Amino acid sequence: MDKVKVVIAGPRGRMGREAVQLVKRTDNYELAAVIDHKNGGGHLGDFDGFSEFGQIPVYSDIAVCFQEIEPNVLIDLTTPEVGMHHTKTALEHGVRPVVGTTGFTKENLQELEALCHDKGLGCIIAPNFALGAVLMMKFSQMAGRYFNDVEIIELHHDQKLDSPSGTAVKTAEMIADVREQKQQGHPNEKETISGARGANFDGMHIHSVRLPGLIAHQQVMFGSEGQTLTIRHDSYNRASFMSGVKLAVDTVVKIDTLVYGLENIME
Ligand SMILES: NC(=O)C1=CN([C@@H]2O[C@H](COP(=O)(O)OP(=O)(O)OC[C@H]3O[C@@H](n4cnc5c(N)ncnc54)[C@H](O)[C@@H]3O)[C@@H](O)[C@H]2O)C=CC1
Ligand SMILES: O=C(O)C1=N[C@H](C(=O)O)C[C@H](O)C1
Repeated sequence: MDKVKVVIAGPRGRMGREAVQLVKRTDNYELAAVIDHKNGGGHLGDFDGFSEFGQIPVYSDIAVCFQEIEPNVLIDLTTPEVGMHHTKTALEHGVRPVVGTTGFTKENLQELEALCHDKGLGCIIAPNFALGAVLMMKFSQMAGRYFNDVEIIELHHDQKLDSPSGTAVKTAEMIADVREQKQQGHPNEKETISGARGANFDGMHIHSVRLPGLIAHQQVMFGSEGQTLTIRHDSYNRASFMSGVKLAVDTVVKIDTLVYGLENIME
């Protein structure tokens, strides 16, 4: 393949804008089109801050986009509901998805895994593209073998739609794979204000903080007799996610199954 022909869904968003720049500066990628539900029929160059992108077409209908453009890869950075529809439509049209959009359910993942299998196509769903965040999840999983008591605190900007974050859910899943199951806290503990103990995942607790000024942060705290261990990652800008997006695009064109989490493709 000469150049990887890429379509980006959500180009005007916080992540989409960064991804557009990533594709532009990567020699063997070509930004073939973008998907934007509000501006179909126009050109990317018409959007505020995108004049350098001139005549790159904007589609509202993703199926029409795939039929006319025939891209290799879709990068989806939209919303949970839309992201699932985009990912399925991509696979149905022979396009390999790289999905940063969070909020996919277990059932969504199972459905997509089956579709990848049927079509013989790769798809990468990455709850977090920041390589440091992936390491934070892996280190947390290592710690989960030795500490049964864990509280996950994820902290994000206040425009985030889903909670807990995709990263927190994936972290909890990875820890649950190795942790001896335990219902944490006092057996008789009572919340005097509902939600005080956060979400309960397999007996672990997840707390979601939303504040202006934050970008994307997570702290995983482990405790046992006389000690605590805290593992923390901070993304201070959205450029922090782009090396992971590039790794996913470079990998997805070579695989024919669904991969959930960058830890599965990081060497
Ligand atoms: N995997 C990762 O490393 C990261 C994932 N995310 C996730 O990526 C997603 C996007 O995040 P942000 O860029 O912060 O959100 P955002 O709200 O800035 O951008 C979302 C974009 O989706 C677009 N959109 C909504 N409906 C659409 C549709 N029907 N068709 C096409 N575009 C549509 C909106 O116009 C908007 O531009 C979220 O799910 C977020 O959780 C965010 C940061 C990192
Ligand atoms: O919405 C965000 O901003 C982020 N979403 C992802 C998540 O839900 O984990 C990744 C990162 O935390 C930023």
